[in-house]
Amino acid sequence: MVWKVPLASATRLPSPRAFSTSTTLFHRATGAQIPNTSIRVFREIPALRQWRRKQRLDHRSVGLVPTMGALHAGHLSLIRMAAADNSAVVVSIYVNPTQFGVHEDLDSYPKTWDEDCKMLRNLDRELSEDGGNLGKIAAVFAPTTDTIYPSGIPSQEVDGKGSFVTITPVGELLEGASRPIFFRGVATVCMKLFNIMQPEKVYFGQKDVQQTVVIKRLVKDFCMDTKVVVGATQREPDGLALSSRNVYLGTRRRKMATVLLRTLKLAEAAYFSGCRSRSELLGPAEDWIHHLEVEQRQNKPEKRASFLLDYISLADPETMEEIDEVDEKKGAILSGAIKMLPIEHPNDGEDLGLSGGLPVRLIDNIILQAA
Ligand SMILES: Nc1ncnc2c1ncn2[C@@H]1O[C@H](COP(=O)(O)OP(=O)(O)OP(=O)(O)O)[C@@H](O)[C@H]1O
Ligand SMILES: CC(C)(CO)[C@@H](O)C(=O)[O-]
Ligand code: BAL
Repeated sequence: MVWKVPLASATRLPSPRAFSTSTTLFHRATGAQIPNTSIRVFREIPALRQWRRKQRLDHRSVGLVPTMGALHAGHLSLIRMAAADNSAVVVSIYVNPTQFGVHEDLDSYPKTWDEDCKMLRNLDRELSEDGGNLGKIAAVFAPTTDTIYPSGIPSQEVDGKGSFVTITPVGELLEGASRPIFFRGVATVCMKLFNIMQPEKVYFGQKDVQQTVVIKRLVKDFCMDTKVVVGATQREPDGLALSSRNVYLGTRRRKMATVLLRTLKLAEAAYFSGCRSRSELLGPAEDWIHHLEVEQRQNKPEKRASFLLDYISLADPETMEEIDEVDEKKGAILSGAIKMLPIEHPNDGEDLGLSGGLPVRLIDNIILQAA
């Protein structure tokens, strides 16, 4: 994609100054919290562990929702699920440098701390008023990079050294093939977050389906005492999956961005009509998206929103390995990724998206349910 970032700039979290701004107050006795809420803000492990111990002593369950901030309704739906199930919800906000390749968008990744605090405050009010919940938002964990990587940030190079968790082969496929250090970074930071928080349950979104498979494998293979819960993908009215990176799109590419879901839906429709083989399911869908890809390329520069198809996959739901035939007892995962290319010929005053229209990688998926 874009993106060459010096490691020194990799701390993506609210600076200590943020703790004296209007959205986070620091109280000597109780630590920081989001104003007009009881939501604590932890930046360091000892205070968080102390708080966690108290929850255990009080027999209060903890649900963790890991995020990279720039919150949207997809994140909020996971927090709602966590509040329904747990006495206390912790939302982590940390833009984890080790899951970004050296040319990826770490530096420009949207950071909206003040807005995130407002969203959490409003959601917490809603949760308090809704009697159906077991708990509400108890804390935000917004660590510094020194806290998460006490021996320094490990390398972002594929063959770099460091204390890593790797989950292979699933972490090497699909998203892992296009972003070779991505799942190593995700598994490593999630292992740390789970160790720090020791949550009874952790919540992840279906939008990042391969990530959910990697996390389930992490928990299983490292005998971690937590349950992985997956929440449905939240979408815009036209079907585009909500994603923090959608702010990069701008108006013209935003209209084209639904092409991926429309392609997956063609394959899903074939499944509903009785097709089970890879060629029947993916063939027409791939032809359609390739046709659109070429059509955009041939369109006038002032009109086109070009994209490149990375992959369309039909995979086993437990391993993410490609399959030739859907086993109805297991179901399958249809997934895909496209790269929206920069607008080559912006029109006067055109909204190009955050950071002037960087290339944007979009992913999406549909589960073909087991019969
Ligand atoms: N549309 C969505 N619906 C449900 N969950 C989502 C959605 N988007 C993200 N999530 C989940 O929220 C959690 C945190 O994701 P993250 O902070 O990376 O947001 P994101 O929108 O996925 O960002 P990005 O644009 O970087 O992919 C992940 O478990 C992710 O799957
Ligand atoms: C799980 C996660 C918070 C790890 O950094 C991130 O990959 C995300 O937001 O999906
Ligand atoms: N939502 C997954 C995090 C990432 O793409 O970096």
